[in-house]
Amino acid sequence: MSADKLLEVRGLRTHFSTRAGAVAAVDEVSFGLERGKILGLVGESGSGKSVTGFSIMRLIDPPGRIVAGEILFKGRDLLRLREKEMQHLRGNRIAMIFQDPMMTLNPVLRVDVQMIETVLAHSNTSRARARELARDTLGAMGISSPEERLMAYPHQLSGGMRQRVAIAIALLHRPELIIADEPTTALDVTIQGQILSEVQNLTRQYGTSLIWITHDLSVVAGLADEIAVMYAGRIVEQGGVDDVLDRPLHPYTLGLLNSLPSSNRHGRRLNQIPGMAPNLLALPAGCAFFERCTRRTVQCEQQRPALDPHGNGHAVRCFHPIGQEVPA
Ligand SMILES: Nc1ncnc2c1ncn2[C@@H]1O[C@H](COP(=O)(O)OP(=O)(O)OP(=O)(O)O)[C@@H](O)[C@H]1O
Repeated sequence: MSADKLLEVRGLRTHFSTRAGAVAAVDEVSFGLERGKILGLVGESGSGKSVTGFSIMRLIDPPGRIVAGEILFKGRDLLRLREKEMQHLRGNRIAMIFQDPMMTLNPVLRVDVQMIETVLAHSNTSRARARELARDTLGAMGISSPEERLMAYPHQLSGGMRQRVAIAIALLHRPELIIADEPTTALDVTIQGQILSEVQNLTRQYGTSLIWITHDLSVVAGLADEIAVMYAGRIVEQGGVDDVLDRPLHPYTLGLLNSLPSSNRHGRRLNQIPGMAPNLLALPAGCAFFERCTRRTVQCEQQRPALDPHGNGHAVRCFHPIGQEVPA
């Protein structure tokens, strides 16, 4: 593992047992993340993004189970830690933010109480200093009149404000890794843009690594350094943001790019990828994207493609990547 890698996920497999059989929600997922870098984890609903995030946090409850892989955080495999050690890491070094800020916020406590208690739980500082830190972090998250917000209860804040506070709480103890599971999806586009740029500034400033989970490629376009595209539990393409967005190799990634809202059509979705993601209980023998792919061949129907390197850290799970001729 290279010295600047904060996180290295190798061969992660997380399954859910259901009455109908075992669902491979995450299958053979591998990626690395350097210190201070932002990874955008992208894919349609049900592709395994959240389960990947929760697996890293080791927050998979039965009927789910991590069945294979390594999650190296600063070289230590999180899957081998005792639950107590993991709890310590979760409280101090790794944080998660959710689509619903109320997963983080306590509805019956004022914002200042929640923030001060968070600081005091993680450092030996005074209450006055903790309050100062809380106010400064709210300010850095673009919250005007932070003093007033500190005195509010969560229900007195707007949705965007609640999410800013929840993110500020995650940043308070300066974790080394934040996993953000669609925290801006429910917000309107303007607020989403503001929050993205504040989070980007703060993580750069603090040197925090960030995994940003989203179904929306346009969100990660301006935010991430690296992108991993998931489909049916697997990474189908990964690489630097410019490589993946400017030179997509997987037909699915190209489909996602083509379905982004066009600015001159007032946000109407164009060229949606036809068809639906496959049932994880009945995956085809070959490529999981086979049914929906315009470049499919008999090989794709019969064999599962591996994630092949294409130089510069760009990799694709496809027999006939974009740019190469499809055999007749
Ligand atoms: N508790 C569960 N029981 C059974 N299957 C589950 C459970 N949780 C997740 N799964 C399976 O894992 C798959 C991936 O779920 P996941 O939440 O990671 O998708 P996602 O890409 O984050 O989608 P979304 O954007 O909708 O959250 C689901 O399609 C489902 O089949």
